[in-house]
Amino acid sequence: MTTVIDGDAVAKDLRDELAARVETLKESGVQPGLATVLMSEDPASETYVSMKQRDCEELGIESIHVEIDPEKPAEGLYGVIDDLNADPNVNGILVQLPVPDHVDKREVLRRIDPAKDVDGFHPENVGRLVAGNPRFKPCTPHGVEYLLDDAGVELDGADAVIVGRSDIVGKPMAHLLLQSDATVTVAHSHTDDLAAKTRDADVVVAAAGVPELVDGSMLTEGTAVVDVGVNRVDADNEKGYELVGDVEYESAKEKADVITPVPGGVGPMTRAMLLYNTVKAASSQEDVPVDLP
Ligand SMILES: Nc1nc2c(c(=O)[nH]1)N[C@@H](CN(C=O)c1ccc(C(=O)N[C@@H](CCC(=O)O)C(=O)O)cc1)CN2
Repeated sequence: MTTVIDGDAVAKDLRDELAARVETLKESGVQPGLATVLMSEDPASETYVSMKQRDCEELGIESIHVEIDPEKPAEGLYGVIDDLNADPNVNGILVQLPVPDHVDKREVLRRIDPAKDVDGFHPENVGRLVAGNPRFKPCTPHGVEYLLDDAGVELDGADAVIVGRSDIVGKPMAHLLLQSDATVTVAHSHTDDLAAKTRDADVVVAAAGVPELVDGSMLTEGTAVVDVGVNRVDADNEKGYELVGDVEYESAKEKADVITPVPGGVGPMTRAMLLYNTVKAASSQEDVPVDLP
């Protein structure tokens, strides 16, 4: 019997736990604040940012939102980051990715104060993660780790294959799985015979951004399958699109022991982990300890 992980439910339970920590902070006079910065007209990015703002409101976290015209020079974004770094009401800063091509993404990530870098993408925070001493775990890999743990998936000694080597998911995911004593393979677009690798895996994390790249024929019975992809594909419905993962769900479910759906799998956990990191940032900046789950 395949277990379908309910990411919405796990994320809700985590948000409830975080709400109690926000209360603790407020009782100590600390109002946590998260700044989201959007320099894009990409509809998916707009959706994610507004969901993040709504999540903050529900938890009692102050949400500060800045929108920058994507046609404007990069300096405008750099200036906004400098201002948010200096703002004592802002504990966490998130610049929604991707940024326009004329903006130097590395400069954006480097410019955010590492203590407010709730995405965990600043080079200092990347270094800390790789060294096994993370300040902020990047939200999506952290969400995947949490879901696997919640579902009781044993990582110690497991063969894990990550499909995709992005800075946001694939690379940090590899380090988190290594730190859980899994044997990790990171496959990517140049990998020869991907199916041979995924068929040998106990855990597959699909994060390539390619709709339905991994199907049931590429899996062995009993695999834990985590689908990080959230691809919008054209559909004849009101929205004009539907969300499809990087895993071909129906055939993969036939083989998987546990599997995450899209939507309602990893996506809600990505957002919950942003709240987690924001609570952690506020707690450490204001020196009010809270016990995080
Ligand atoms: N600064 C960042 N930018 C981006 C990140 C990130 O972690 N930090 N990750 C991705 C996308 N992402 C976060 O912004 C994200 C993806 C998916 C979801 C989500 O809730 N998905 C829902 C469906 C939502 C919908 O209806 O479209 C689900 O899967 O159930 C949230 C955040 C890129 N950029």
